[in-house]
Amino acid sequence: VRNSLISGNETIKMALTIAVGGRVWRKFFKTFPFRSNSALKRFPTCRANGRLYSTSSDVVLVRKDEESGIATVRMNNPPVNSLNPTLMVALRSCFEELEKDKTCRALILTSQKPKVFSAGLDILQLYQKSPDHVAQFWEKVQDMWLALYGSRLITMAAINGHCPAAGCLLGLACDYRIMAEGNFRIGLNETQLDLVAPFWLRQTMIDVIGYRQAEMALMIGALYPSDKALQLGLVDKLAPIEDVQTVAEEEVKNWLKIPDQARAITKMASRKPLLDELRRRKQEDIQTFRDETTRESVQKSIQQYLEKLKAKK
Ligand SMILES: CCCCCCCC/C=C\C/C=C/C(=O)SCCNC(=O)CCNC(=O)[C@H](O)C(C)(C)COP(=O)(O)OP(=O)(O)OC[C@H]1O[C@@H](n2cnc3c(N)ncnc32)[C@H](O)[C@@H]1OP(=O)(O)O
Repeated sequence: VRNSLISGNETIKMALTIAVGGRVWRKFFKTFPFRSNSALKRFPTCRANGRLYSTSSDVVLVRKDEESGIATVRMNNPPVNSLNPTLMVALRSCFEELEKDKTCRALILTSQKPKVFSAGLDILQLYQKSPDHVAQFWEKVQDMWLALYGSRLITMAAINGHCPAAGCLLGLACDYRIMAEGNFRIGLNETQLDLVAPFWLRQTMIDVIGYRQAEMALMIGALYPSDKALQLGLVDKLAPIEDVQTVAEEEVKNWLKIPDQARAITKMASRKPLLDELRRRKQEDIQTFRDETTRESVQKSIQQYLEKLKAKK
């Protein structure tokens, strides 16, 4: 499924979409439904209205520049932006609100706390929890990813620090990645926790850095320093940590010169097969995650990993 390009029918739909002029975006969204409106109602909203705006829980801070249409989304879940349910729901809600905002053209995803972009999934949420808890947790990961990976917006990750595992998942879901120079690491280190990255995450890694490098990186759970990540194509540009945001804004401004419609349709043409595949296999993916994560041997590995993290101090 993944390797096939968009189908004939979809190509015709897209061509028609382009041809109908004024109604083009309505048709476009019909062809590529990015989100479910009913789902929107269930989550805290975060309106991006030109001033610093925070969600009800303050774990996501959004500032949108009305003139340029660029929104900066800052993860603010100290100490390490671990992705717990609150942060993931707020991120998803934020991505969906920006998606709906017709004046928004781009989003920059970054961390409020320099030196750590995100430490990935909150490991405590995977340890000694009920199968139902783990299943609900994983659905939040999927929904957050679907909203970001399937976004019509220009999405740019301003990776201002460490970016392991699901931090890297967020980065990979964006269109472009700028990372801080220096001793910061990025990668999908799941195997080190005895976890297996799901098919959709593996596929995005393959799409970004190519099959051989992705296969190797995933098997050994590699975390790369930023210069090596640049060399592999895992990130697109490096900048001194204090300049990551500015460089991201400059890069977005270049991208804004491309007409939104053609750029977004092109993006969806390449991403739709994977988005559709996850939507189709969502329940199966949740069950696999639940069953694997709650397995005794995996629980033991997670416990050891947590002990290692604590012992670091
Ligand atoms: C067959 C199919 C099976 C399907 C299974 C699917 C599996 C899922 C696959 C993929 C999805 C992604 C998974 C993940 O994301 S798992 C999380 C992986 N994350 C990591 O390995 C990173 C761990 N953290 C670090 O390495 C460091 O914290 C750091 C480099 C990010 C930052 O270092 P530093 O600034 O020195 O901070 P500390 O290490 O001191 O941490 C501060 C504090 O925070 C706690 N902590 C760190 N990371 C996490 C985390 N991910 N979750 C929860 N808590 C975390 C740390 O323990 C410290 O706590 P304290 O001692 O109480 O202060």
